[in-house]
Amino acid sequence: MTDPIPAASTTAAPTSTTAAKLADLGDRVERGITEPAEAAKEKQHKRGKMTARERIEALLDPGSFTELDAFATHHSTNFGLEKKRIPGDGVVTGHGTVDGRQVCVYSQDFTVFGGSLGETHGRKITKVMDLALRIGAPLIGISDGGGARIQEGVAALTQFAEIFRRNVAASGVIPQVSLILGPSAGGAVYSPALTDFIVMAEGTSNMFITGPDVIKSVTGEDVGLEELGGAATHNQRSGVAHYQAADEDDAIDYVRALLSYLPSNNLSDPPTWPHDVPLEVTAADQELDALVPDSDNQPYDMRTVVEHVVDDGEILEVQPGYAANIITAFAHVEGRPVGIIANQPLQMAGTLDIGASEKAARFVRTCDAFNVPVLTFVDVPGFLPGTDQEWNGIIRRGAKLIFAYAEATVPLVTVITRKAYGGAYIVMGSKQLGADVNLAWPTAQIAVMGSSGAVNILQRSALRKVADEGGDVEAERARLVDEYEEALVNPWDAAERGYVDGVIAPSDTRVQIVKALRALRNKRASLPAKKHGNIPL
Ligand SMILES: CCCC(=O)SCCNC(=O)CCNC(=O)[C@H](O)C(C)(C)COP(=O)(O)OP(=O)(O)OC[C@H]1O[C@@H](n2cnc3c(N)ncnc32)[C@H](O)[C@@H]1OP(=O)(O)O
Repeated sequence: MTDPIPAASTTAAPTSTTAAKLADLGDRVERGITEPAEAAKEKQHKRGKMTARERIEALLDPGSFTELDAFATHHSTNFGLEKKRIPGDGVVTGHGTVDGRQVCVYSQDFTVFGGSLGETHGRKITKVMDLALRIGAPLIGISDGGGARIQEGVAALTQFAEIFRRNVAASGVIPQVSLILGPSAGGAVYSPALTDFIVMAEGTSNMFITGPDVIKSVTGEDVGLEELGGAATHNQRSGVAHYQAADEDDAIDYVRALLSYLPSNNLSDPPTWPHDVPLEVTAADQELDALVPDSDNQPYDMRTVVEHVVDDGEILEVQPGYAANIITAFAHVEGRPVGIIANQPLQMAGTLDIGASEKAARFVRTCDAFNVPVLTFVDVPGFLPGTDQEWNGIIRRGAKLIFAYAEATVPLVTVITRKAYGGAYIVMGSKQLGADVNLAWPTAQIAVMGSSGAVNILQRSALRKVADEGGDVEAERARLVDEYEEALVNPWDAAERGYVDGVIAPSDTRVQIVKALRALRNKRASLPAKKHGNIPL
């Protein structure tokens, strides 16, 4: 642990001359910025963890960090704390830049009281949060601590409430990113949970409300820390986190990449890069014409479609390890950030389930809050059937995706590549939910349901009659399927009624999306005045 401040040196100035005061300042600055003691630092490194300051250095542009409150210490006298007053009180806070853009940051120091949060530690965090909100800069919080500082009791707890309240006030105003690079225990987890993105590193981060020991004593379950709340658990199972980094460097790189797609605040636009794109169909575009298999039941990789449409085929996936039946990602089109929502036929045939609905709904909300247009790619056979889904609330939780699309005011462009059946068609960015430009490939199947299901319901008695008369039921079923497909399982009925704006060759998709986004660049839309909607939480 860093050396404590001798009690006397924190109060009276030691001398009255200017030179001595300057020397005293130098001394205090050195104490304020002192790295943890070598042993504590080594302990962090041995665990695969950087120190609080090393993380800030890795995150921010070199030399851009300005520290705040380096001299702040706690004022508690409980349990001998008065003998342990460490400059900074276990959290480094301040501002700097990422890719030249202003951000605010705090980074908990596990080597000081286990990074636990007392009154002063909490006040430092809320102060930098207030600054971020005032100047409209993203806030990056780096967690590595044991939660509320036990010795400080209610004074510590109240600081969490102050932080949560600010997380909520800042939500949708400035991007908030949480880097969990150590423990995040107890109610403390709710600060990251209230932010836009949570990034965790394998093997070193964990998040849990109650730890393994409490769980064992209350429920009798035996569970290790990693299984309970490690990076894999929250990225693949719970959906709490948005990226599972291999290590801290990877986690920090991801955060820098994320910020490059986001504006500094809700009143500004995301950063753009000069990027010329051809406005005629290229050889690469033509590859899409052969992507969709002839058989309906054969999957293809929707990522291929997305990569053919966006600049340099580059995407930054959000929650790639969770609900893989839907892809959520950032990318650029013509150098401008877009958010991608895409059903993935390779996973569960691209059906919508609870996980996919909530993942996509959250992402649409994030894009809409931060002025990022949404591109939706649809190949969805419907909602996943089953009691598990019904009893766990697919009705309420699927409704979140409808709510998110219907409330979004950013440009919305939707491309239907193949199946768009039933309620799932409506949910996935349909025109009547508010999308601006809706396109379909000739392979699109926009219908209430697929042909075999429809024939089974509509023609049940006709098929029974054929069977009763000793006819060829399967031949008749095939004929009825063809008839249904010809009439209703295609994009043409929707195109004739204007429910899609155009039917295009797959190879024309990129060019059409570029043109649509250009046309929508100055879109202005607003919602009726209200206190707030009531999204089905
Ligand atoms: C609304 C918010 C409400 C809450 O935050 S309730 C949650 C309260 N916190 C907790 O239950 C977590 C308590 N801590 C732990 O479980 C573990 O210390 C933790 C975080 C998993 C880390 O374990 P280890 O890596 O083994 O490290 P360790 O236990 O040796 O701790 C290192 C030093 O940090 C100290 N520490 C950890 N959590 C603390 C806390 N909450 N308050 C005050 N001090 C705390 C711990 O005493 C130890 O100090 P020292 O190095 O022995 O002097």
